Amino acid sequence: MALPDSWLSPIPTPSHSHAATASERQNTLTKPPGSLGQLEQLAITLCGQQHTDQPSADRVHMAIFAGDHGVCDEGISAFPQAVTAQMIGNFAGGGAAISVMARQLGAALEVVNLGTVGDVAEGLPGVIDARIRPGTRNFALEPAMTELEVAAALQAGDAAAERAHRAGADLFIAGDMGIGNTTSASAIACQLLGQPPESLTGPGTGLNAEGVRHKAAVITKSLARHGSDTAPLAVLASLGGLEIAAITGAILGAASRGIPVLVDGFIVSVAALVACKQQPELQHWLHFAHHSAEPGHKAVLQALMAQPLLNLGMRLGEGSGAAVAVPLLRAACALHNQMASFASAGVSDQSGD
Ligand SMILES: O=C(O)c1ccc[n+]([C@@H]2O[C@H](COP(=O)([O-])O)[C@@H](O)[C@H]2O)c1
Ligand SMILES: Cc1cc2nc[nH]c2cc1C
Repeated sequence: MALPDSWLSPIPTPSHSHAATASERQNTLTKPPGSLGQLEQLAITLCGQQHTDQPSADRVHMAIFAGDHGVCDEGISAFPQAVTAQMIGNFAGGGAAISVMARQLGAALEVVNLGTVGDVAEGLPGVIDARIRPGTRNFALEPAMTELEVAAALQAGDAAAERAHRAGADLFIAGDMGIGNTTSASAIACQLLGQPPESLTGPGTGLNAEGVRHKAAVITKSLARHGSDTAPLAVLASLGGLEIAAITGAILGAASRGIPVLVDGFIVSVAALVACKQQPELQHWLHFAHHSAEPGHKAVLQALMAQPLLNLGMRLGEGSGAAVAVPLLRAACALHNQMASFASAGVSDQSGD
């Protein structure tokens, strides 16, 4: 299985001229310059990314990537692995948090099944069968995936970005579902940021303090087995998850097709970190929705120089934090597109005219 083009081909840069025009427009609108704070830069950045003077976050494409984790054998999650497959059913049935939010936003929602331990019924609506294996191997004992399996997961992510492109999406959101994936994401973050597991390991779905200590010890053991290689493909193969690799491929695929990405919480941010390590230009395509309650997220956000829009104590995954931030992007676009200028409204500007 070959790597997707977006893994090696340069990521395009957003349009400087559209961003410059948008920046000038922001200063003509009937408000003190800068008074809409981050919403101003949001609209300016979207104009550059979308090559337009009229940015939009109307057409949102959400893809939830699901997969199981062999490292669950080490007792690192508060929930059983069976939940991953069961939640795929819940996404399809419309009862998950992200299902509700997708309906509320009028967003397209698809679920990409990379492989679970539990059975998933055939032909569920909106579920794409991209099964590679029934969960990763236990990376405390052996590499989680082969590089061929990583390539297949990256391709599955890229395929979701291609569907978003074909659907004319203004914005791409990746979500994750995988019991045990905070252990994988924490291990990857430790490896890439050179930080100790004690500082990046947290409760995930709800471990107590003793559980978090045990989880950090499992990560320490796994990192020792992995060694010092920080190459993105090697890190994904050694410590990754099927869904984390797929999200990495999806984010790169969206940016390479000119679609801005709204990054969700801890898991998706770690996938973004891997993707930025492979393609540093990717950073110009990322918006960060929220600061997850998972403690490791802070260091990952800092490494990505991210300024997340929200901090609501959320730690669900599924793309839910990104979904909650979509109305902010829509507000930024509406303000940019519809506000009157000082001249058109006859309001005195700073020069006193
Ligand atoms: O993305 C986050 O910020 C986040 C933080 C904590 C937990 N999660 C979700 O919880 C699951 C992983 O938790 P755990 O404890 O099983 O590793 C997985 O399905 C994630 O979507 C997600
Ligand atoms: C119920 C449940 C829903 C989730 N959604 C994302 N991660 C999850 C973990 C659990 C346990």
